[in-house]
Amino acid sequence: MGLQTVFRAVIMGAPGSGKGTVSSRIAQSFALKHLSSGDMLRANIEAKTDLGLLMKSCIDQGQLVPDDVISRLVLSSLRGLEQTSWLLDGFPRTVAQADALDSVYDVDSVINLDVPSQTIRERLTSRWVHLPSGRVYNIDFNPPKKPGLDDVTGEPLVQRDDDSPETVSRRLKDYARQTQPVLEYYRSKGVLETFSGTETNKIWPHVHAFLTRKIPGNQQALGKA
Ligand SMILES: Nc1nc2c(ncn2[C@@H]2O[C@H](COP(=O)(O)OP(=O)(O)O)[C@@H](O)[C@H]2O)c(=O)[nH]1
Ligand SMILES: Nc1ncnc2c1ncn2[C@@H]1O[C@H](COP(=O)(O)OP(=O)(O)O)[C@@H](O)[C@H]1O
Repeated sequence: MGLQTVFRAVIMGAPGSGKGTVSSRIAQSFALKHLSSGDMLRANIEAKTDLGLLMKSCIDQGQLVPDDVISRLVLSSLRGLEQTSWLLDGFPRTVAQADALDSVYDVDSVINLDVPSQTIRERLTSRWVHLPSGRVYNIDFNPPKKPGLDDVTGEPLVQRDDDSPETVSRRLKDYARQTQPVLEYYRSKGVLETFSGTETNKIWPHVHAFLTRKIPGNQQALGKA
């Protein structure tokens, strides 16, 4: 048996750019483990852990949680995954977080979803989520089979407290100020790949083709767009 090669990727993009949607397609098509910092935080809030209780108001207001808190949470979930290919969604969001990740792992590719703010504003007001699983729906784009209910479990869907129009504006501003420098960070390392557009279905085939080229042979078994 040859040495198995591991592939480590990050997906970036403004809130609502389609990171979760594209990540679940990537996880289905390629053998990558999807890790979402937002899902981890919401799971902590749901479970009422100390961390969840402490971070809830910050998240509801659309503010980033402190770098040390999120870095500890995400890096601990990556512990033990040295031999696993993964896709990180929502982390890093600041240069300090990118440095924290860099001290543990080299990232092979960063997929940057570049979607206009106006498109994002429209999407987020019609986003519905199943909190326990992180499954995400949209009234126009991918509605649930039964209105208001998760397709898999039949449990109720909710709108996120941070998807109100005012909070979305704040998150978009913070993205430009705090997260765009992370794109420069990865561009300078030569691993940034940007995909621009207003529709996930048009962006996805390009992401799929890119990963099919990038991911070492043994990971491609399931690769079909
Ligand atoms: N109308 C429309 N909605 C989309 C498209 N792609 C994703 N969405 C929806 O937009 C919202 C934000 O997408 P999501 O993947 O959650 O973005 P994230 O915040 O970057 O993880 C969700 O409600 C998606 O279902 C698209 O091409 N068109
Ligand atoms: N890497 C991170 N650093 C700081 N805060 C984070 C991070 N990831 C998630 N959060 C917090 O969780 C919220 C939701 O994140 P996420 O689910 O990735 O949503 P979106 O991509 O739609 O903004 C963020 O607005 C922020 O409060």
